[in-house]
Amino acid sequence: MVIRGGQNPKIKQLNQYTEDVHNSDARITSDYGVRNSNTDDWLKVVNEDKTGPMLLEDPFAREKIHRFDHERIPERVVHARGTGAHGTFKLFESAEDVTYAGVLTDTSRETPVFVRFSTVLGSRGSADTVRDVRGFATKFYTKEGNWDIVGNDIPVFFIQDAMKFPDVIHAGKPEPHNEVPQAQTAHNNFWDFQYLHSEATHMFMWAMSDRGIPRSYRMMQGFGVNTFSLINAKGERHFVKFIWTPELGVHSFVWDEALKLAGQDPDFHRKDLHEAIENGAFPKWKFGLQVIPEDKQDDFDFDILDATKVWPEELVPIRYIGQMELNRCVDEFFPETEQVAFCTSHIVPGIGFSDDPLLQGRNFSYFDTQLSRLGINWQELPINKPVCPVMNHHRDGQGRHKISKGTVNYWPNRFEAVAPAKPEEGGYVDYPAKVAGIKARMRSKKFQEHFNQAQLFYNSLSKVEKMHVMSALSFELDHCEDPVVYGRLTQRLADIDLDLAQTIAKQVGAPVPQESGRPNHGRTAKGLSQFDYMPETPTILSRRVALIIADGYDAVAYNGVKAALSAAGAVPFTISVRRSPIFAAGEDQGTGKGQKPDHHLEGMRSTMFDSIFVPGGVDSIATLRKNGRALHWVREAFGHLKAIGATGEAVSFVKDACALPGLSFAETGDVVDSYGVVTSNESKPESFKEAVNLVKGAKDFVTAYFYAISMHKNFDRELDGLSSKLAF
Ligand code: HEM
Repeated sequence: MVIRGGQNPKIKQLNQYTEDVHNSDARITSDYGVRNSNTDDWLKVVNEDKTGPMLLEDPFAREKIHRFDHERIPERVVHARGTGAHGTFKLFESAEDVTYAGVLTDTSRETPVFVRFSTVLGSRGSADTVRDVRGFATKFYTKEGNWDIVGNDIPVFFIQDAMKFPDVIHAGKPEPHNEVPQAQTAHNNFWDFQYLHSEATHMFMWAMSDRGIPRSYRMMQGFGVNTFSLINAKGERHFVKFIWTPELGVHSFVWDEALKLAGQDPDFHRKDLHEAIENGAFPKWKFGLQVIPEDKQDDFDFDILDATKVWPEELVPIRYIGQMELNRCVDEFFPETEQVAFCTSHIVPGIGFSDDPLLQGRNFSYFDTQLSRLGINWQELPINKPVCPVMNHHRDGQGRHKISKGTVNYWPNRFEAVAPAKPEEGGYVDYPAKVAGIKARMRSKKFQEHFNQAQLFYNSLSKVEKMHVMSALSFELDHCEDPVVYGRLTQRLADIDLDLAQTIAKQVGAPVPQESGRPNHGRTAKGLSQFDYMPETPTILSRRVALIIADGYDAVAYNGVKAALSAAGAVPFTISVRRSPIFAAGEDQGTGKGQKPDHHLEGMRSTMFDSIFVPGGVDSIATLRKNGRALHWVREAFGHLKAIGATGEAVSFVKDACALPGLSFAETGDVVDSYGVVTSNESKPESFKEAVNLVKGAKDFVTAYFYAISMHKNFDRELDGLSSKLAF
């Protein structure tokens, strides 16, 4: 197992609480430390012939049952389903012009972090791959205290005012009368809410885009969403948004893949994060700031405190200043991932809040909810404990760990014990912001414009992304039975784009809008389409590739591609008709060792892999041709737009499996890449050299095939209508 970060101060601190159950000659004891000789039989009145009553006096039995009875704590009221990992954050550029926060200015530091990714609506046991917003919450254990960025993978939010949060969540969660559906937005109440709150329009367009179904937590952006502020040493204030951008690019599933995975492998994202870290493919994100000086805060046609708006990059460029790497899995899920608790109100000197009305409510809500989930001393739990000293006059409460020695627990005291920190000692200084106004329950003017950026987002998507938004809306509204709900919502879509509204209305059987609520302004912005975030260098790092073989497979092609995949950092899996050894062409089944597959074709599905490769071999292909599941693997991978590689006899197998006009296949030794189906008839050791740089149009099979994998999906199949012709 790869474990990095031995010098990481947070890991060192956690190690004090960690016991290794495997490397220990310890014996079972009760929780009060007495060695226990029998954990299986309750003390009872019994003899060889007759069983009498159990005795309540048995402290071991009672303790075991009590502990079990109280194992569960309330799941998070939102974002209940998630997974987490440890890592480090490092700056490559100081942001001292805008802040004096050590974590954002000291380029020599490595700050420990813990990140928890999540879905929003589903309960703790729900599936990972559902369509939903993803949480991206980061706890920085800085030298000046914990700083939490509690963000999402979508840069805007459904509502502007925190008081609306219970409503939006109630509407999205399972409906109250029957607790259905689980972890889905595809139901009447969700879409009823969306229509009745026009401020939600921008965000629901993001949620219906590919951002709602990420391929991996490692392949999505993170956004602090709310507007915070930064204060520099000169005492100047800037408003700021925080952004994470993944090194591997931003990639998503196609919907059919996500739907199937929710049943086939509901833990897909959890396992994906774990697998990458264990394999040493540590996920990385660049950390960026968008800053607006205080005196420019009114210069925009949107309010910079409105969380339903992005700050378009053309107006406020992103400045990337640091990098985060996740490099260590948790040792135990409950005390780390389940008990980690984030608060937007956790900021450090040099960072401040803003008057963003969503943020201010969040600052109240998170601390409050931790009280019911974990109790008042939740910040003493190892995962939440800061790595810097914590000292104050707070006392007592359930689960208190710390013992404060001394005779006073208040300030001021006659000993001047534990005094407030002066600014020069690092004491937090509030920015003296001017505040004036009248008390009222209302929203200022700019908060009332709700459609400009929904249009901006939709216009900025590529053609294929727009197609996906249309399919997503068609799916979701098809699940709404109430004509009022889907009728109104299609009407709302006309406020974004008439063509979009008309297409959806026809599809879902709603009255077709004849006029747009307001004409589409036609503007676009960069950084909204996820195609703007392909990795800087094409890579197949951490991609899961299935190599499908049967007895008589071509060992040259199989071994060559497998070795090249591993060399490029991908994760090859051998899949066959059975999990006992498979023999290559020419290998003696009596004396040969064979190749033990990782899985058989029925145990896994193509959905769990990024690509499939089928090597040739007369007998192997003859077997696969007769196997409907093998054919389904190929067709499904094609339908899900994944790169497919085939050599030798496998070329015609793939050709027949897809049986689509418009696809071309290798007939000679040439390498043919047709819609990401990469084929070659040649199988000599030199045909399978490792790929060095992944470039388009490469002449050798491995480079051409790996380049196709690195593109993540072949969207031309969809644009040219090939994938929709195939049953899979
Ligand atoms: C900008 C909008 C918001 C974002 C980006 C956001 C993000 C998140 C994330 C990532 C989590 C999961 C934290 C974890 O992994 O443990 C979370 C949990 C939660 N959020 Fe939000 N949220 C937003 C708005 C709100 C609002 C407006 C409220 C309430 C007024 C709220 C209340 C909560 C609560 C109560 C939890 C559960 C926390 C826990 O039990 O640990 N959120 N949110």
